[in-house]
Amino acid sequence: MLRIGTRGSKLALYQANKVAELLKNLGYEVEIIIKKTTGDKILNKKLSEIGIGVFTKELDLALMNNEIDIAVHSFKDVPTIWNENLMIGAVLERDSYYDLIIWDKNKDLELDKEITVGTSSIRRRSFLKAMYPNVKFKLLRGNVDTRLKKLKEGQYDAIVLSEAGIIRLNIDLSDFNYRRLDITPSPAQGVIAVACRRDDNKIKKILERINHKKTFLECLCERTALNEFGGGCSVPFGALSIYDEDKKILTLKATVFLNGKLKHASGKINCEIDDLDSAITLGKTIGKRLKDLEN
Ligand SMILES: NCc1[nH]cc(CCC(=O)O)c1CC(=O)O
Repeated sequence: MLRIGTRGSKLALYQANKVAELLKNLGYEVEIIIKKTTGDKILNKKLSEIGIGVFTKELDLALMNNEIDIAVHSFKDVPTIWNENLMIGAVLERDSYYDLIIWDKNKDLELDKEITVGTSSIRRRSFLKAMYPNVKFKLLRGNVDTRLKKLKEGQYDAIVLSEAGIIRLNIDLSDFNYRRLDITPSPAQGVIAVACRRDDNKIKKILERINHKKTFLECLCERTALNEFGGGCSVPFGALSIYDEDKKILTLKATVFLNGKLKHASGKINCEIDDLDSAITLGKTIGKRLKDLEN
């Protein structure tokens, strides 16, 4: 029996069930175990204010105490500097990496005006502010349903959510207007990650069988860039890496908000799909280039 740990939100349960299905298809028996995390308990603060690993901490402990064998996370919620006893054993193929801006069906989106946008993400706030200086921001936390309800009630003129979350929850947006935002996503946005104990060779072998190599390479590159730049979820940092399997080229674009402006750096490297060293090299190069701009 494989014990799968997850948070209890609808999105988290969908993600855990998706991993469970893949494992069941390989012939394993699975059990889902729900844990509440700090990020689920504190809803009146920005994530950047609560701390690092707020969505993983309780599941990390459960893994280390051998209460569960694997933990399923949204990869973008896993800190780059995380826990030396744990590792990401597999990622699933990336869904959409886009952020959506969603607003009232009967209104126009006037981003050049002083409208109020609901988002608590420092990246979304900074990147939008750089493009639309008049926009005001208001705290928005809670699960996806709650956020849409608050928009409907008129607490915000618009809100920002990840398209992956909307797709996974099968949410019908026909009551709203929405479009994709042209901002660099969070590192590993749209990716489901499966964590395990670093010394658990049996589970590691199993997870290798469900790992999506292209997504793993891209996420490693994006997360290395963030780690090199420093700061985690409290810095306005975005990164998007794409591996072209035909041409065998890995590209990376990273963006930071610095002194009121957006700064971009990008690069590419020729490599095989399992060449993790090359992904790290590219991530470090681009992360460092952005960091040097600060000084
Ligand atoms: N921090 C919250 C969070 N973590 C992962 C997702 C959605 C799935 C994903 O984008 O990977 C969300 C919701 C959102 O950003 O709208």
